[in-house]
Amino acid sequence: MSIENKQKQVESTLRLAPVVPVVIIEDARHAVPMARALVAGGIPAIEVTLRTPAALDAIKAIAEEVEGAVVGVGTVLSAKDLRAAHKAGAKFAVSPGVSPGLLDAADDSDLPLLPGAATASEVMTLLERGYRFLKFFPAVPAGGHKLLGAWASPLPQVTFCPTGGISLSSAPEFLSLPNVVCVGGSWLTPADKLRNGDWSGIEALAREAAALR
Ligand SMILES: O=C(O)C(=O)C[C@H](O)[C@H](O)COP(=O)(O)O
Repeated sequence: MSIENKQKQVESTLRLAPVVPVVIIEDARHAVPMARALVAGGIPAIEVTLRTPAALDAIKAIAEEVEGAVVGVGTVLSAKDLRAAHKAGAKFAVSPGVSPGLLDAADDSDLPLLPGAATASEVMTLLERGYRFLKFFPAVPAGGHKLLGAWASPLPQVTFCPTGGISLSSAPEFLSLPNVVCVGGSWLTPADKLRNGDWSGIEALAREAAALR
C-alpha cells in the first residue's frame, strides 16, 4: 500500500474521536471489557502500548471480539514490533520517535504508522518520507500547545496528535489548534480502574473525553 493510502487510513482513524486512549495493559483478560467500555463511551480508536507482555494478546482479543473498536499498537520501536503487532491484528501503529530501520520497515508494511516527532527537523524529515500525520511526543515536556501552535504557520501541511502529559483539562488548548486532529492520553484507562475491573468508570471517562471540543 502506498504511503498516501496508509496516511489516509491514519487520518480517518484519528478523526473518529477527540482522544486516542494510550493503554498500558497488565492482564490481557481486561482487554475486551475495557475496549467495550471505551467504545460505549464514544472512543473507538484505542492504542495498546507494547510495554507489557500482555499487549499482543490484548490487541488480538480486541481485534477479534470488540465490534466498533479500531485497535492500534503503541510504543513501536522496531521492525520486529511492527510485524508482531500487524500479525496480532493491529489496525494502526504509533511510535514515540523514529529510526531509519523503523521507517524502512513501515514502508514495506501495510500497517499504517503514526510516527512521533518533537522538533521541526524531525517533522521535516518525516514530511520528506511522505508523512503528513504525526504524533507530537512528548507533547507537554517538549513545549506543549505553544510549540505546536508555532509550527502551524511554517509547517501547515502537517497535522498532529499530541501525546504525553495531556489531561482532560489541558486537552482543549491542544484541540483548538488548527494543526491538531486529536490528542492521545493515558488518563482514560487508569491502572486502578483496570485492576479493579471498573468498566463503568472507564466508560464515564471515555464519555467525558468524547465530549471534548
Ligand atoms: O508508548 C508510546 O508510544 C509513547 O509514545 C508514550 C505515550 O504516548 C505516553 O506515555 C502517553 O502517556 P501520558 O503522558 O500518561 O498520557
